[in-house]
Amino acid sequence: MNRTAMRASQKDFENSMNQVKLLKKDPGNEVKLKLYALYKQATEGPCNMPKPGVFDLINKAKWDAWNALGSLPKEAARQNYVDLVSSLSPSLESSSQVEPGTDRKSTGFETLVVTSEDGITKITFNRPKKKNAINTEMYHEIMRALKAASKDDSIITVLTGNGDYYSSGNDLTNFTDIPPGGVEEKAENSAVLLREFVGCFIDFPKPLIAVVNGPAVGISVTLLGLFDAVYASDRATFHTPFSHLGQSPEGCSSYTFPKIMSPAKATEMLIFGKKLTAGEACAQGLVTEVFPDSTFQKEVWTRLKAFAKLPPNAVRISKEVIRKREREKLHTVNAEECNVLQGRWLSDECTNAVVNFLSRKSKL
Ligand SMILES: CCCCCCCCCCC/C=C/C(=O)SCCNC(=O)CCNC(=O)[C@H](O)C(C)(C)COP(=O)(O)OP(=O)(O)OC[C@H]1O[C@@H](n2cnc3c(N)ncnc32)[C@H](O)[C@@H]1OP(=O)(O)O
Repeated sequence: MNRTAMRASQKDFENSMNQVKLLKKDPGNEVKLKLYALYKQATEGPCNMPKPGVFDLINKAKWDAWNALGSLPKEAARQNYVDLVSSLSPSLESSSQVEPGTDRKSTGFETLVVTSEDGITKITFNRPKKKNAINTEMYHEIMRALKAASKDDSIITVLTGNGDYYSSGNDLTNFTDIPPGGVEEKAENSAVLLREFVGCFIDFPKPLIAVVNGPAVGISVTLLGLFDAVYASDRATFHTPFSHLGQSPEGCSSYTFPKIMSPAKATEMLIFGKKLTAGEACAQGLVTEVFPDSTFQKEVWTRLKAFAKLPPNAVRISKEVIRKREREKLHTVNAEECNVLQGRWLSDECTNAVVNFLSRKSKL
C-alpha cells in the first residue's frame, strides 16, 4: 500500500507501535534511533531535552536523532513513523504468521518433529515405540534438519527425544537391509553415510544443545562430545556398548571422550561398555548439568529461552572461535573411525551381536 499520500491516524500510529514490539529480527541501531526520534517528535514535538554529555553515549545518540528532526510537524513525524514500520514488513510478516507462543512446525519429516520458536530450533527424535533408534531415514532427516537449522533465524538448536528414551542409538535393523551388491557394499555405503552424518555435527555453526530426557545409547551418546552443552534428566543413562556389539567408537568419541573425561574413564565407557548415570556423566564432564526429572523440562527450557535472547552474531562468532581450532582434527578422526567401523561391520563378532539382538536372544 502506498501510504505517502495518506495521513496516518492515531490508530495507525498505535498499531505501528505494537507491530514494532512484534518484530522478529532486530532492525539494527540506526533504525531503532529513527523510530525513537520519530516517536518523540510525534508525541512531544521538537526536541526539548538538554543535550547529554559526550560520554553519555546512548542518550547522546538518541538526542542527536531527535534533534535532527528540527521542527518537523507532529503529524508528519507520525506518518513517517508508520511508513518506517511498514517498510520493515518482511520481518513483520514472518512474525505475524506466528501467534506469540506458537511453534512454527516444519513438515516433511517422518522420524522427527522439528519446531522453531523463541529463537530455538528444536529437533525431536520421534520414534518413541522403538526407543528413538536411528534408522537410515532418520540419519538423513537429522542431517536435513541440521542443515535447515544452520540457515534459519534461530540462535540455538536443541536435540531431544520423544518418549521415555533420548535414543537407543543405531537401529540394529539397519544391518538387515542388504543390497544386491552384498554386505561389503552395505558397509561401504554406511561408512559414507556415517561420515557425512557426524560431519554435520562437527560443522554445525550455532550452539547445539542436547536435552537428554532419558537413557541414551551408542551413537546418541558419542555425539554428545560434539555438542556445546548437554542437559540431562536424572533418569538419563549413558551407555556405549561397542565391544559387546563387536563394534568400535564413532562420533569422534575416540578423540573427544579422553579429552573430556580422562583416557581411563573414556576406556571404561568406550571399550568396557560401562553405563554411566546422569550424575556420573556430569562428574566426568560429558553432561553439563543434571536436573530432577520432575522439573527437568521447565528448568531447562527457561534457561534455553534466556540463552536464545543473546545477540545472534556474537553467539555465532564465539562458537566459530571455539570450534575452528578443532574442526580439521575432528574431521580426520571421523574419517578414521568410519574406516575402522566399516571393517568391524563385516566381522563375525558384530554379525553375531546383531543376530542375537534381532532374534531376541540379547539386549544390552
Ligand atoms: C552391514 C553394515 C550396516 C551398518 C549400518 C550402520 C549405520 C551407522 C551405524 C553407526 C554406529 C552406531 C552405533 C550404535 O549406536 S551402537 C548401539 C546400538 N543400540 C543398541 O544396541 C540398543 C539395542 N536395544 C536394546 O538393547 C533395548 O531395546 C533397550 C535396552 C534400548 C530397551 O529395552 P526395553 O526392554 O526397555 O525395550 P525393548 O527392547 O522392548 O524396545 C522397544 C522396541 O524398540 C526396539 N528397539 C529398541 N532399540 C533398538 C535399536 N537400537 N535398534 C532396533 N530396534 C530397537 C525393540 O526391538 C522393540 O521393538 P519391538 O517392539 O518391535 O519388539
